[in-house]
Amino acid sequence: MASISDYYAGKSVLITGATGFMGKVLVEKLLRSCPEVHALYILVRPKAGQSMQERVKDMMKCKVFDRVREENPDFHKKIVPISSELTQPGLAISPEDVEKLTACVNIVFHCAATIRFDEPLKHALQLNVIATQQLLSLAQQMHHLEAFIHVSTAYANCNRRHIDEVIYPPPVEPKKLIDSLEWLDEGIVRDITPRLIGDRPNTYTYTKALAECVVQQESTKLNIGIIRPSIVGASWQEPFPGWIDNFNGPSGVFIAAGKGILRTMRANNDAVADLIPVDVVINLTIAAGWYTAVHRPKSVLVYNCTTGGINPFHWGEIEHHVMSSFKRNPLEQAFRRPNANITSNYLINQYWILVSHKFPALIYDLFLRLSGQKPQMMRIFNRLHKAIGLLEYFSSQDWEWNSENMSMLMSQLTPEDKKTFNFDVRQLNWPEYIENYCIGTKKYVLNEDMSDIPAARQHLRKLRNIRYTFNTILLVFIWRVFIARSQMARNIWYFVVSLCFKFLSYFKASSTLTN
Ligand SMILES: CCCCCCCCCCCCCCCC(=O)SCCNC(=O)CCNC(=O)[C@H](O)C(C)(C)COP(=O)(O)OP(=O)(O)OC[C@H]1O[C@@H](n2cnc3c(N)ncnc32)[C@H](O)[C@@H]1OP(=O)(O)O
Ligand SMILES: NC(=O)C1=CN([C@@H]2O[C@H](COP(=O)(O)OP(=O)(O)OC[C@H]3O[C@@H](n4cnc5c(N)ncnc54)[C@H](OP(=O)(O)O)[C@@H]3O)[C@@H](O)[C@H]2O)C=CC1
Repeated sequence: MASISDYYAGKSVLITGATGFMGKVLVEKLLRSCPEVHALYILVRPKAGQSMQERVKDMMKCKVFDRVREENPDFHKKIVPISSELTQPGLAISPEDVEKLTACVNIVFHCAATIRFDEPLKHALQLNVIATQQLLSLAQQMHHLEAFIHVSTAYANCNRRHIDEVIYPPPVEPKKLIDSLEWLDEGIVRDITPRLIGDRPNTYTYTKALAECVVQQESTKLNIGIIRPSIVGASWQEPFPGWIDNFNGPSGVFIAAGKGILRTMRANNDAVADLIPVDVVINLTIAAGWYTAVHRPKSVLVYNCTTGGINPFHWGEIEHHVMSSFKRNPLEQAFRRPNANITSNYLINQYWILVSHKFPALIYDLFLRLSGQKPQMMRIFNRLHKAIGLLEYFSSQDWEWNSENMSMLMSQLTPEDKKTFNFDVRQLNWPEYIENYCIGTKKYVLNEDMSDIPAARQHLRKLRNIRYTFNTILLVFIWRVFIARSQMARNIWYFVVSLCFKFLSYFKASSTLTN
């Protein structure tokens, strides 16, 4: 049987969401590991005052393409940008481009979506569901289509505890919802959104579940595969360890903790942190494209692309490794020394928010005001609280995903393909991965220089000295104001101090005995 790269040789591939986090890794991997691929058609919209061409030119300068650029400086010649706005009728693709695509595309990878948790329902529906429907219609017109791969999320059915590799009945018939939301105004839709999404936490997971249903409705006419990644994190091995380019999911949390801003968050120490490296997801996606085209399974194959059932790691362990990694490789200009703790207790979390977030922010803003600058810390904390409030649902619970199709697919690969398109997460060494992830946020998200690490360490030492000085002043203040003035407070103070001494000498004595 043809190897994966042999299969892609001479093929034309259509990719949506190529400018996004996962899309870029997909484009890079196809160009590097399937060098004979004929062309990659990517649907791109103009954005933020930049034309489609300017955006693609910028995208190709991205660091993620450094390796393929080195191996083949002309790699960009295989990328064919097609102007498209997915929220528009007919995806706003020109008739000439439609003709071109229907004549030559062999495989479609649909990655585009809005992944914002606070997206208004109408927009999330437009992009995640209606655009998927339109892309499927376009795919049906393609004369040589061999596979359609839809990227969903492992959390599409997060209202269930155990999730199999099947498409579950949708919360509502997508067509009915699309028809009714069409004539309702934004305000009404906003009001009824919580009722509609029911036991799902946001419009993202809700619309991704509806999209799966739309995909299934077309499954008799097309060869379809669905990839369901869990929490996609920085790359594990390819194109190089630790590549990441955004604040989504845990990355923003890691950065906020590394900068010493985030000190507390609600998460369950013992719950599985189902992170999956982006290169693993992309390798599986490419392999699923090959398998769907070559084997033409009778029904849609769903791949739960997760780590929890195979190589579990927990939020408590993540916290430990993130903190120690940022102490070894500090971020520049940290607000405080990195020291974040997670807790599943609501009240304890609220207490630390008050003491470790709001109080220091208030003092810092006061300092900024007094020195004639604009206060900013409280604003930053409000945004941070909004972001972590949206993530807590996922860090406080456990899910169980069945990932048999992932194992089945692995067993179908040749030994060579198993290495080139590695998605065997049993080999993942978590501490090493988290270390590279944290360094990746520093290098690729914050664009900080690794040569500045000694200065960043020096800055942390300065912050530690400030803390010691502050604590000493606070202690002296408490002593002078509250304790030194009253005989009873002094007695209680001496009692507590002597108790501490007794405990200390007891522990010292017992540890000498056991040694
Ligand atoms: C040590 C501790 C260990 C424990 C650690 C537990 C981690 C527990 C993770 C669970 C993770 C589950 C993940 C589920 C699995 C998926 O499905 S993963 C994909 C899911 N999607 C996301 O993660 C997107 C979530 N983000 C959002 O919905 C929106 O960005 C938010 C959070 C509502 C913020 O919206 P907004 O206030 O309008 O801000 P937005 O325009 O997005 O961004 C404004 C600025 O803030 C930055 N920013 C955005 N998000 C963040 C952030 N989180 N932090 C900092 N800055 C950010 C942006 O880059 C942007 O910068 P500028 O361009 O202005 O310079
Ligand atoms: N990141 C994660 O942790 C996870 C992601 N997923 C899924 O993986 C897929 C990719 O996610 P990810 O790469 O992280 O997301 P990104 O937000 O990084 O990328 C989204 C892509 O969709 C494109 N897009 C959005 N709106 C439009 C539009 N109106 N018209 C044309 N293109 C549009 C974006 O283009 P533009 O650059 O123009 O905005 C971008 O290329 C999604 O389907 C997501 O649901 C699943 C599980 C976890």
